[in-house]
Amino acid sequence: MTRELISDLEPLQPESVPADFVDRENTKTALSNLIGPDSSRNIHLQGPKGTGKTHLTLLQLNQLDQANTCYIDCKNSDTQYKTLRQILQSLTKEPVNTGYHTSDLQRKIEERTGAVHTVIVLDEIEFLLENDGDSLLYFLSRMKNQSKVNVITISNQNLNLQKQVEERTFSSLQPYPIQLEPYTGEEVYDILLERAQKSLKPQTVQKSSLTYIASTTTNPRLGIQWLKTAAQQADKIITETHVQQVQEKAVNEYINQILSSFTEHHRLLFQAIQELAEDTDTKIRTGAVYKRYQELCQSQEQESLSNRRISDHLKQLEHLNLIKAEYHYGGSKGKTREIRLKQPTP
Ligand SMILES: Nc1ncnc2c1ncn2[C@@H]1O[C@H](COP(=O)(O)OP(=O)(O)OP(=O)(O)O)[C@@H](O)[C@H]1O
Repeated sequence: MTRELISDLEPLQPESVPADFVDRENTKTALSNLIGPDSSRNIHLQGPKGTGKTHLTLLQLNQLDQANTCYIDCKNSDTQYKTLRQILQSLTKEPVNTGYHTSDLQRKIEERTGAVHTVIVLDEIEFLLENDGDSLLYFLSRMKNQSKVNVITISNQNLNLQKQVEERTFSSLQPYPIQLEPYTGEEVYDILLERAQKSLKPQTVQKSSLTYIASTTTNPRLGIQWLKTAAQQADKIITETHVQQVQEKAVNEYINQILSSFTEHHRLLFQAIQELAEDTDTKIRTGAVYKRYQELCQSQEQESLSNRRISDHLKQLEHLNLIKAEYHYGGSKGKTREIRLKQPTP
């Protein structure tokens, strides 16, 4: 692996929030009007993967002077209790031990949100809503100092928040909806060009290579990863052929990065689905997935998880947009699920 082409790796890292966003002016304006001490609006931000939901929100938080900000990634904080602890930790900037009762955490958060405006972001809210996220949202939307709080929920395209939470929660949360559309090829190109200019040495990337990436994926997160993989592999200049040659590697690295905050069992389960998908064009039955997953566990001398846990893991892979599941109700086996691998492109 060479990094001779890269002058600054940072703009190619997935967590790097750009100072300047390409386009998205309307969203930026909406967020800056709705978030901050002059507003108590809650917001629900929704859109396909990579449309800038997280980074646009973080950019807005960075611009707030006098506010407490709590950013929670619900992939890791997927219960009310874990999230309340995270929120309190952000507010106090001190570790919060696990000895507290839920109501203690709620009371302490209410006390802390009285003096200074507070913005609470719940990213990838679908993970929390698999558990007791509804109770958390209900609490946050009814806090004593609600007029000094913005709650921002972020979800992928497939979630219907209104249907996922109880009526009373939705009506007290009343989130202002912001929908982000997928980027066009030109927009992805502009985003990639900006990253290339900031991270690569001059004259090390051909325009046609960026065009190829931008015409293959509408997801800049994958596009940026692809550019990084190509830059790490190329010797002198990144050409279109080069980009084509590293496509599979870049997609794998993108998937590994998505799965990096999950367990070995998520990875084995996903591997099982990938292997089964190689053998068939049709949908895969859950029974076959369990079987292949158990074989993989055995080959790695790992104890496999129960079907119940694996079912939860499958739901999480679905939320990550790595697989698509179709549910069938009724029949002799009750509810059954059929799975397809989702292509990360476009
Ligand atoms: N308009 C833009 N200008 C510059 N960079 C962008 C823009 N939109 C997205 N990006 C970059 O694309 C990547 C994906 O953005 P982000 O994580 O904010 O998307 P997301 O919608 O939250 O995706 P996910 O659902 O996968 O979490 C990040 O590296 C981000 O900096």
